[in-house]
Amino acid sequence: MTKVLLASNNKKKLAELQRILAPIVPGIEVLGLGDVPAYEEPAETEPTFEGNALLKARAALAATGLPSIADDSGICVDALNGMPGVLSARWSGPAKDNHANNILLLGQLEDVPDERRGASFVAAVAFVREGAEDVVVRGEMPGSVIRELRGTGGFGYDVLFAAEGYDRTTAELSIEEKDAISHRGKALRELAPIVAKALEA
Ligand SMILES: O=P(O)(O)OP(=O)(O)OP(=O)(O)OC[C@H]1O[C@@H](n2cnc3c(O)ncnc32)[C@H](O)[C@@H]1O
Ligand SMILES: [Mg+2]
Repeated sequence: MTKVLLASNNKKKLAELQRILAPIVPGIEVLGLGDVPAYEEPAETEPTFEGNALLKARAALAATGLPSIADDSGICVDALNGMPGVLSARWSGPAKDNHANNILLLGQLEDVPDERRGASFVAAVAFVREGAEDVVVRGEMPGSVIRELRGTGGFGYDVLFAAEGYDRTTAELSIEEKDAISHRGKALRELAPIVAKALEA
């Protein structure tokens, strides 16, 4: 088994990364930040998901020497010109309060009619290790922002987002349903063969 560090401080995101990746990369032993000595997390200062994912993955590699994977993700709302985007976690302020973020976003979109409530979840996932080029992939899940908060699954903005073709929010899907269509699922399924190959070498 080869150890790979999943460098996220978000427990629910980490659980998704782990449950999607572990079954599709043979021989991988997935570690979380709780399994390695603590190190200072980098500030997410880049303007793109890719940039921030690389920043977090490189910090993990530098601190631990382990092959490392990091995810930077968020919701991009058409009517807000792509925001909250990379600011999704802190949309209502530095406290990273999910419920406050959701209430703020719903309020901002109150006067936006149904036909203009399009949005996408986006995830960039970076994989870095010593002696090889950094890799970063992106997955997207198109859909729309509904007008209320619904569901108890998932995390973050899942309670107000319905994926294209679904009446239920992504917080009302089973984990299998969410992983099959999610931004994170798509990115990780693209990354998996690259990680598998790196672990063989
Ligand atoms: O940076 P790490 O430590 O990984 O954890 P984080 O929660 O700060 O993660 P991000 O910086 O990538 O911020 C992403 C935010 O976007 C939202 N988000 C991302 N993926 C999501 C998903 O699948 N469902 C709902 N919200 C999501 C959620 O609010 C996250 O806090
Ligand atoms: Mg973050």
